[in-house]
Amino acid sequence: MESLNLKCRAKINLSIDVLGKRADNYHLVEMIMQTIDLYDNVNIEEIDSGIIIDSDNEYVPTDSSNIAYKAADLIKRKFNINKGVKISINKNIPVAAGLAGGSTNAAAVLVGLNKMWDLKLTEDNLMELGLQLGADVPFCILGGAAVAEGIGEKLTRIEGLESVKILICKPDILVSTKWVYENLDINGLSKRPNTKNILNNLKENDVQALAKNMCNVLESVTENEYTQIKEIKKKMIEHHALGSMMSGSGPTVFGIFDNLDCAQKAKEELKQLYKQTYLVNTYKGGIEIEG
Ligand SMILES: C[C@@](CO)(OP(=O)(O)O)[C@H](O)COP(=O)(O)OP(=O)(O)OC[C@H]1O[C@@H](n2ccc(N)nc2=O)[C@H](O)[C@@H]1O
Ligand SMILES: Nc1ncnc2c1ncn2[C@@H]1O[C@H](COP(=O)(O)OP(=O)(O)O)[C@@H](O)[C@H]1O
Repeated sequence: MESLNLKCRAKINLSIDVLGKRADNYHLVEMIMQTIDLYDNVNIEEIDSGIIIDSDNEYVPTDSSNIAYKAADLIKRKFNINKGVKISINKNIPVAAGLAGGSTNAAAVLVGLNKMWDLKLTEDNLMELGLQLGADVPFCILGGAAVAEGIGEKLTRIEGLESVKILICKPDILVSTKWVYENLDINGLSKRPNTKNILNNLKENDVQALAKNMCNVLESVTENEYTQIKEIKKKMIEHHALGSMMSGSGPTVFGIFDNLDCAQKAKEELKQLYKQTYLVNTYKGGIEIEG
């Protein structure tokens, strides 16, 4: 096999709680993750040697700091593979956005190379390897919806939102995940999610209650630094979003809508201010290998 095309999707967090800190400074979390139908196309082509990264987005590094490069390097070293790969990333997912864009590219490379080089790795094997690259990579391999514990790697699959309309809006600022976690005051949190309640809302398919109960403890850190977050949330609510919140460490804000007209009007207005605005659905699967 010489070439593979994969679709890898973004995620949003329906809740994020931070419970503590590990000795290595990674934070212990309790999160609800949901895949959305906003995807990058990743093409993997076998070449004689080395790893080449190519992307159509100026913010995506093309050297060994690209997490897709690291994924290929990990596989090549672990399985002593002499062949090389050229990885082309066609980016639709906003970069440094809180949408796991890099993590999902890395997940695609692991899944793709497992198939291309017939490595016979199970989903669990792939998720273990993924964790060596980043805390969000295992979820990107699993896809759909899950509760994430530990540093994000202990995953329990759940029934997520079924084809619910999500408006995504990414203001033109770059936010570092590391900076957000470093600036979080774990003992001074004013509001925390009730994860059990939100999971019940999902079980009962009560999207309205879920949208009201959503809470992300990282929001305050990013919101205090950048006024755009509050402004976007306000606009989404004015346009009758059931709820609106920042995803991950931000700065992307998403809104949950039950009315397509309202969602489209909100999109039109926000798109005039923020180019990276997308109306998508929630998605049930993980990495998709195209035929
Ligand atoms: C906040 C979340 C929520 O899903 O997503 P994003 O905003 O990145 O999308 C994740 O916890 C981010 O996961 P991910 O982006 O994969 O993190 P990594 O690359 O492993 O780590 C980036 C930095 O974030 C910090 N970090 C990450 C995860 C975690 N549980 N605790 C941490 O303190 C670490 O300081 C690390 O240096
Ligand atoms: N394949 C990739 N796609 C996007 N960003 C990447 C990639 N590889 C490395 N990066 C770097 O990772 C940083 C975080 O990007 P990203 O994964 O999109 O953020 P987030 O995890 O917040 O969604 C970016 O600033 C970028 O420099």
